Amino acid sequence: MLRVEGLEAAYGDSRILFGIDLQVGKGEVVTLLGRNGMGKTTTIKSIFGLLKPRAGTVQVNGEDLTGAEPHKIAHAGLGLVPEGRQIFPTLNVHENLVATARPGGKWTAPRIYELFPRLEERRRNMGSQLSGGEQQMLAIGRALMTNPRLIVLDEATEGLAPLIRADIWAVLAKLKAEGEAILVIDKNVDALTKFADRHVVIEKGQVVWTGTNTEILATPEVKDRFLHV
Ligand SMILES: Nc1ncnc2c1ncn2[C@@H]1O[C@H](COP(=O)(O)OP(=O)(O)OP(=O)(O)O)[C@@H](O)[C@H]1O
Repeated sequence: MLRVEGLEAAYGDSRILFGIDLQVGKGEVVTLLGRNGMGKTTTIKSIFGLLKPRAGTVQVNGEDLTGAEPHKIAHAGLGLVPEGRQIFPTLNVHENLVATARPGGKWTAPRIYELFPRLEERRRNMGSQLSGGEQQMLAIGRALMTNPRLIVLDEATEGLAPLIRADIWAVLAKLKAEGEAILVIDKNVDALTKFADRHVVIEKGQVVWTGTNTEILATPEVKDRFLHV
């Protein structure tokens, strides 16, 4: 589904990624973990064509899309829930959902409302009138409406209250049960080990640990060494 190999990226002279390898298979939930500033968002930007990689390859379903324009990446089936949500403030909930929708798959507005009943209650509210949690639900709904092969979430629960975070993780677990492939960037590793299949830990732009969920649970030093602040 997604295969990233040897990805290198920089902002001007400042090199950030030094050869990231990462794969997500069909129906798999993979996490990208690491402390602040280690290059998680830069990895996502490089995958989505928002930052041109300096080296390495990004393949989606066997097609080489390294450095391709963001719309081509979306068309190939990658759906992004960006950091900061970036929903349209002057469109209402329903308009936000359909604005970038790509019909033809299983995700339709009624199915999104089934997943997030709160959004249905708020369907005529403007994006700017939503709480942080509602905006996050809308950002996930909007990405699903493109009927992606793989959904990528960058810090989806950042800044949310614990109960809302738990709601978002419950939805991710539900999506996994439905067979969706998910790449999730989040700092709450304990919550992710409840439903993830594999984990990739990065430090200073390099993969320093990778393993299955069973392996990370059996190796508490991974958390102590690479994830605790
Ligand atoms: N636009 C930019 N220009 C220059 N440097 C940047 C830019 N964006 C990020 N950086 C730097 O790149 C490094 C990696 O940042 P990145 O956002 O990828 O980290 P992250 O692992 O996602 O962290 P966080 O959890 O804080 O979002 C940091 O040192 C950051 O300061």
